[in-house]
Amino acid sequence: MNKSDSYLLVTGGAGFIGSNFIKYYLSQYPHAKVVNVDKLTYAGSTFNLESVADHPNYHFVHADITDEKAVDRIFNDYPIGGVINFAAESHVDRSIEDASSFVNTNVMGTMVLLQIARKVWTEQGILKAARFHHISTDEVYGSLDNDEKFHEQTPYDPRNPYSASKAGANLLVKSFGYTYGMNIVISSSSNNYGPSQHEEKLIPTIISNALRHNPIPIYGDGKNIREWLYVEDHCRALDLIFHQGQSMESYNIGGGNELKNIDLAVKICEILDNNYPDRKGSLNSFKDLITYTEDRLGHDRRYAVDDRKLRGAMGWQPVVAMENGLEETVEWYVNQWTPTSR
Ligand SMILES: Cc1cn([C@H]2C[C@H](O)[C@@H](COP(=O)(O)OP(=O)(O)O[C@H]3O[C@H](CO)[C@@H](O)[C@H](O)[C@H]3O)O2)c(=O)[nH]c1=O
Repeated sequence: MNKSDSYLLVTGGAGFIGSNFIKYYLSQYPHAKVVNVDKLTYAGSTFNLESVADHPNYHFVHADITDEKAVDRIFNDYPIGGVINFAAESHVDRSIEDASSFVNTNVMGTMVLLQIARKVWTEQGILKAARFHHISTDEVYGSLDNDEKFHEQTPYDPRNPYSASKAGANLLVKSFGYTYGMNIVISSSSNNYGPSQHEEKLIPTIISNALRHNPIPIYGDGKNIREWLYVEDHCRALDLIFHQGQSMESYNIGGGNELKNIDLAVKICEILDNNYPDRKGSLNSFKDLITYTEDRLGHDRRYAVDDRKLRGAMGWQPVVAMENGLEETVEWYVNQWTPTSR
């Protein structure tokens, strides 16, 4: 297969990170060909991809990655030369309510992709050349209660059903590298943020609740720490890892912005207070809406990644300062987000 004729199969491309990646990728490589397979769950929307919908090299397939026939058909219909597997159930709170869809999509779906990619790429004689890039999370490493960071050798210690399903998928992906010599790579990023993220995640929850003048729920004591990464910085890292990452290696990706949840909520409220005073109505400050609520079960205390491997090998570093990224994100929700738009 001529490389320029081949398609990149992006799974879960209608989700937050996947859709940002497709837009980034097509802007960087205007001649690249992309097939996006997405189940369009509550968390995905083709609305996220309006700007590329008519791109001649972009194709959308509405299907579930756990559906073997559908995945097989995609590999038959398109000359797939690489896979980036974003498709996942991703919200920790939902996984605590019910783990089944997490195991199904994140583990079984990954298995279906691996098996079909292996079969087709073996038949085509490109098994070692075709890349399978699996998108993972820093949550697989567990929770930090000191000031250290997770590095790529940190043993997996997932603490909730979501992260357990992601750790399981990572192990399965690696096993296909060891067993069949597949050209796999895994990336594990810290918390992403940016325009068009689903309302269920912390930053959109803060902004959307503030704009509706609803209480802003902060779990527990609000001192849990997350490391924030602007989604476009993540996409640039993924592009590098997909093209330059060593087979069988894992790469951490962090934004370097560690914040306690409560401090993040205050920061966002201050942006709203300063930039959108007309949205305050009778409120003194959006901060008045911050409300401590019952803690998440098994709430991981802190995530932070050591990503020197990626920075050293590929010269990546985040370019969007958190202040700017947050302002842009808030602006997007103020101007473009409507509760019915997804
Ligand atoms: C939704 C919500 C969350 N929280 C807290 C829980 C966490 O400490 C923090 C961030 O919560 P979430 O936005 O749900 O994200 P978190 O659990 O860290 O997981 C995210 O980040 C992970 C990467 O670290 C991804 O793998 C997950 O898919 C993604 O959902 O904010 C609140 O205090 N109030 C809330 O309403």
